Amino acid sequence: MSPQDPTPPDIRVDELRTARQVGTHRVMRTYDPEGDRQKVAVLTGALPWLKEFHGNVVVVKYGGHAMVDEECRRAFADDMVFLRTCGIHPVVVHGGGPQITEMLGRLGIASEFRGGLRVTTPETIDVVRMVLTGQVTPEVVGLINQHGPLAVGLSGEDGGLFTAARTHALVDGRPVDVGLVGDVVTVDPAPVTALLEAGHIPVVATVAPDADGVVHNVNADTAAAALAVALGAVKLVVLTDVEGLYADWPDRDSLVQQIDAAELAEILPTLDAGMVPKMAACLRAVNGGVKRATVVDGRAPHALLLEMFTTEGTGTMVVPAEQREEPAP
Ligand SMILES: Nc1ncnc2c1ncn2[C@@H]1O[C@H](COP(=O)(O)OP(=O)(O)O)[C@@H](O)[C@H]1O
Ligand SMILES: CC(=O)N[C@@H](CCC(=O)OP(=O)(O)O)C(=O)O
Repeated sequence: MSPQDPTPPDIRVDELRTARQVGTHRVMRTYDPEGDRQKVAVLTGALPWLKEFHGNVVVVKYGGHAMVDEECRRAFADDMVFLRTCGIHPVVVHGGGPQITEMLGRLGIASEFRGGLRVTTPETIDVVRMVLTGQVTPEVVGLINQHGPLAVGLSGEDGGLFTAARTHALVDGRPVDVGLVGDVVTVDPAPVTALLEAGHIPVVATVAPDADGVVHNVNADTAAAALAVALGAVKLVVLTDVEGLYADWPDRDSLVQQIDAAELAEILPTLDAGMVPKMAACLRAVNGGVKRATVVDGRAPHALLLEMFTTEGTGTMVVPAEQREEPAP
């Protein structure tokens, strides 16, 4: 734009009325009191939440289905850096179910899930480990590190972070064997806290050895909950590919905004597929002392910010049994 041109192409029509040229400067006043009020309300409304989360750990489970869209991937990275810049300590636990399924397909291996958990053979676990630690972790680290050298990847096998024990899936409330699938039985948070203390954003892949060193496939929701509890996180946010928990699944007419731990424990055996490990993880987190666990739609860019910094929030929030209505901080 030349200094003589009073109508640069980026000026909106309502701004044209008040944009004027003073010497070589363009002086502009956008007369939009309502818009300004709304912006200020958003910023000041975030203050209690910034205070609540400042200096605390927030575990963000980044589901494989929430990674597929480019805009959402960028928004996710922005949000992690936003949290860290606000003095919050985000810890990312990533999934990668669709990415594992894709790689297994390329290798001619069929995927089977029971109760939301992958049936994992000795052949499958090699692919799970390769995709999670060799593909998805570096992708997530790379996304965040477009902002600078912040993120560092590690897995449940590193620094004794997790040990796992073989577990089963729950189908209609009954246990079903799914092979080399583990639940997290011990967490040594030291490798993660060391990274946090150094100002990094840890990015965790969820394969873990059992007591004999045999690597197990751990569902990322499950691992995120165990890590949130061990770190004393104030919040667990689970980013997925639905708006939250629907009470009337598969109709999707009634989204549950808030549910307490007691109610959730009651309905857990009735839930379907992917929601079983997810809601079980939220329950585990809240029962383990995490104040809130929320399932949020990772397909909506910046839904995490909306959830964390507005009183209305978004998605489905799980709260402790004694705290049905959540007061603002
Ligand atoms: N009651 C429910 N409310 C919402 N989603 C449900 C429900 N029951 C089953 N689902 C399914 O769970 C899926 C989320 O789990 P999953 O596919 O494992 O996600 P992620 O890859 O993020 O871990 C949803 O896409 C949906 O198809
Ligand atoms: C045991 C089990 O099911 N493990 C998962 C691990 C990855 C994961 O949890 O990925 P999402 O969060 O994207 O679903 C799997 O193999 O798909």
